Amino acid sequence: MPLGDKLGWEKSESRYCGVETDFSEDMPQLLTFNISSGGFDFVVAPLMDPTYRPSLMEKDGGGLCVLPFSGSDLVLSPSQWSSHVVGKISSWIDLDSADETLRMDSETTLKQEIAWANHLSLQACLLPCPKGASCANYARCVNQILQGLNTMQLWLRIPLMKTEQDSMDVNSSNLIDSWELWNSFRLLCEHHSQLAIALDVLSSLPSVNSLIRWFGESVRAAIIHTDSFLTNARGYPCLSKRHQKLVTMFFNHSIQIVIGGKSVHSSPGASSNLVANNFDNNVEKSVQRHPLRSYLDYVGYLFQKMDPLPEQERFELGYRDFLQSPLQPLMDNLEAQTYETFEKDSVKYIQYQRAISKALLDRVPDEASITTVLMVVGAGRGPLVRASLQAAEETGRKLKVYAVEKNPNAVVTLHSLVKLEGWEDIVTIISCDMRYWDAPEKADILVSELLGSFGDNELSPECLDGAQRFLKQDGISIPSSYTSFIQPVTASKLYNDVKSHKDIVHFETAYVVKIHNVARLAPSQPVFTFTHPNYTSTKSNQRYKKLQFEIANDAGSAMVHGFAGYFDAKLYKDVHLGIEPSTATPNMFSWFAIFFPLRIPVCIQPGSPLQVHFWRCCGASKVWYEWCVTSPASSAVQNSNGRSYWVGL
Ligand SMILES: C[S@@+](CC[C@H](N)C(=O)[O-])C[C@H]1O[C@@H](n2cnc3c(N)ncnc32)[C@H](O)[C@@H]1O
Repeated sequence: MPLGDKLGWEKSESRYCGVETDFSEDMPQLLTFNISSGGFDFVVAPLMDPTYRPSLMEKDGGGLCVLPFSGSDLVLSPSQWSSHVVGKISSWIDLDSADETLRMDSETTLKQEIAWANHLSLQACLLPCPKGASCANYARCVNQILQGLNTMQLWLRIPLMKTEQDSMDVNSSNLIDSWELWNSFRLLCEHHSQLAIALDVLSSLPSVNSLIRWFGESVRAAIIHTDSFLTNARGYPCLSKRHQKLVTMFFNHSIQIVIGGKSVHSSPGASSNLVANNFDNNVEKSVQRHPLRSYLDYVGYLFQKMDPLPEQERFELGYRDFLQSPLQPLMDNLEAQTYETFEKDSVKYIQYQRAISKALLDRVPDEASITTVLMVVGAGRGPLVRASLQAAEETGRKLKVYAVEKNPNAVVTLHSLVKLEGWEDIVTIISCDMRYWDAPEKADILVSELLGSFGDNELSPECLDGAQRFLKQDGISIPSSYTSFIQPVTASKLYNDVKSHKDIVHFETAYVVKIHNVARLAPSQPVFTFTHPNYTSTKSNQRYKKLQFEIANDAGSAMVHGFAGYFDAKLYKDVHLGIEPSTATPNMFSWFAIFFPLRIPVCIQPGSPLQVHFWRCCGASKVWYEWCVTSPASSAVQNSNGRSYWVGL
């Protein structure tokens, strides 16, 4: 029974809540008790008797006897196994124990249990937390298992714990950060995409900066122990404000909640296991109330308390963390569908209209009867032409418009728009590449929107350099400048998706992506700025920038899988638009972020800056970016000579 119906959450995994159970020989009864009657959606249940030790089994002829599995696979239907059971691997296993018998027993048991879970087509198994800081043998065995696994995931149990260094304790070796344990395990397993995390949420939580790291990692479940709940005035379990916020973040990142432990609240519902219930014909029957029901109800209450997803976010759900190749509007011709999506973004055109209005007011005094020549370069199907004419009407200024567009298909639509709107006397359509157009007169205002997610990545600088020839010496370019930004991110999902192609080309490509399950590790910093018009003598669109990022002192170490990129454009004076998170234009959806992956993820620590280099390189027929890291260690320079990813001129 999912936690509730909520607009936009129909497909989210976080609607489901599980319960951690003890071993039961009677699986069907376990499911009835916890799911049909208890209200949970799935159980995290041991698959094998916890007393089982391979070394204690009698051998028959050198082989092992029949294993003490919980009945046969036939006790549940295949769909019950796969939708309602997460296998809990025996928690006694210790593959790095100094005791050889225990170590060997552990390895055998781990392999047997996972083979059984695989046979049952379970979606996931919960692996016990490594017993000590050294987990090489455990990771080696898990890595071996991962090589032959079908689609099942392995959730490594990790306590959500990071002790803070206080002024009294300068001995840093006493500090514990469970992220380090996870990091060492996943590095040993080569960042395998089926290795995920189940976080054990404890009663005290580490700093916010250290918590956010987990949202870029592959966390699939959060196990909240009953001990972590507080008691409200009526005796029911509840969570601290910080825990509530964290649970909401889990919901937002499709992380499923699992309740673990015994009931420690003697609230009215939880204390009496038998609750009278009225059934048909008023026959009173007693049914057993699940002892953890009040915890489930509380999680359901937190889920219900969240706001429904706004329409725009619901629309963008399918794009979350989905890598797309950036558009090449100069080299390719955009399709009608793409224009259609642009044109729906009214916020973008409102900003342009505001900028054009301000420019018209500055350029033409109230009393003057001057006709301003405005050129929309890259007019597409005409929305900026419309915004310009509306700005003229709003400000009472006279306008003559040229709409320049190189896509012949968009020009067809432009012609019909002009006819339909009766703009023939004001608007002239030019079917031409702006870089080569021989304009009959010069423009007062040049309006363009040739911006990519990284600002200059759709070659706005090169196009506007070409168009500048027909802008008056004192003419205005809208936008007047734009700047790209980057920030280091943990993004294991994006990294794994790039890695799945098993080639270098995909690691040397930038992707447009609605980033969601990422941890932004430091504030973004500006990379390249372009200003228009550009009358400098050394006109070059090549750029190089070295940047240094520091992560917060209390964050702990973190993994950088790559860089999220954004832009901000100054349209005119104080009118801007952009997607840089701290200044992003609200409710604008034309641009997602861009992602530059790192071939080899880099682990960074507080106090030791991450040094990054970005180049914008220009050739005769293409423009491309190269990027690398030089601290804490040097990476290869990615995309050398634009061998994998470039934008055609
Ligand atoms: C991002 S779209 C914007 C279209 C339109 N202004 C809008 O807001 O919907 C960029 C447009 O510029 C056009 N374009 C790109 N480079 C151009 C060039 N060098 N000359 C003329 N048009 C160009 C593309 O074909 C495309 O229609």
